[in-house]
Amino acid sequence: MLSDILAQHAISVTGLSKSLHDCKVLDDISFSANEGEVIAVLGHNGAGKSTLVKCLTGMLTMDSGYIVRQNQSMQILSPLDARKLGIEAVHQNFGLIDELDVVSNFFLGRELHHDNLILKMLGWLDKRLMRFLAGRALERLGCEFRELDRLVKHLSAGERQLIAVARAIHFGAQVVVMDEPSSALGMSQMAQLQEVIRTISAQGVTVLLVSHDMPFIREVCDRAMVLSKGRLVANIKIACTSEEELYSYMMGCGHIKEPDNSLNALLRAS
Ligand SMILES: Nc1ncnc2c1ncn2[C@@H]1O[C@H](COP(=O)(O)OP(=O)(O)OP(=O)(O)O)[C@@H](O)[C@H]1O
Repeated sequence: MLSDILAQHAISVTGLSKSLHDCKVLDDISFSANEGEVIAVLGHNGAGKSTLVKCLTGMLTMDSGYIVRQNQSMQILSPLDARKLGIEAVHQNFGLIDELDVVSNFFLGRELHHDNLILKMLGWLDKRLMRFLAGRALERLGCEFRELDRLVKHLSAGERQLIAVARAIHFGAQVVVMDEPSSALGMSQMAQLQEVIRTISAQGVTVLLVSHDMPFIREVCDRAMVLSKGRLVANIKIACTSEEELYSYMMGCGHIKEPDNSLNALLRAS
């Protein structure tokens, strides 16, 4: 049954299309991802990668298609919908506020108030608990982060990214969508990011990773999905392909590879 197959995956996307100003930017995109799978989303400039990310994370409303997660089939109409489904984005700017410290950024918009009724009514935050939880979440990514009181404007790009990822995981993300995560990082920070991605993947979190960085992709990703002119032209295991082949898909050449044959066949038949 189609519904059974879709429900086996951490996330399935079927028939996602999106037009912007009468231009079809995403055309009937269908794919699925397993728990803990790390998937690269590749494509030349204008292929539709950012639009896909925005549709999956509720920043744009898809015109048609639906998402299946946790046996729920729905359209994502807002970032809140995405969040409820356990889908969180880590954007290039990491969604942090420079003038706030690490803990405040970690709980931005989701601050914890004191249990004590009077303190709660006075609007007091439980800063000790927030600090403990933020520190623990960062530790669980394998990062000892001693400077939780520092303003994030004083932190490196790598440290800022860690905060964004730890925050997403702490608040229940099971699918993390990362937009060009390696673009602003030096070599050592890149190695740390690879470790973090491996750590969350081992915890069962699915990672969708938009990137142009082929060595990085080959290092951390299990699979690559290639978009060309808004269509998904390849969906292939990294171990079964080469950089040349991936580039040829990006150029719009080559055959479509479909590891999810059963899913795609059923989708076509349904
Ligand atoms: N607001 C918009 N209105 C009209 N067209 C848009 C809009 N945003 C993007 N597009 C078009 O949609 C297509 C896909 O854009 P998108 O940003 O998703 O591609 P991309 O693969 O992320 O490219 P890049 O790697 O350059 O970020 C492009 O042709 C772009 O010009």
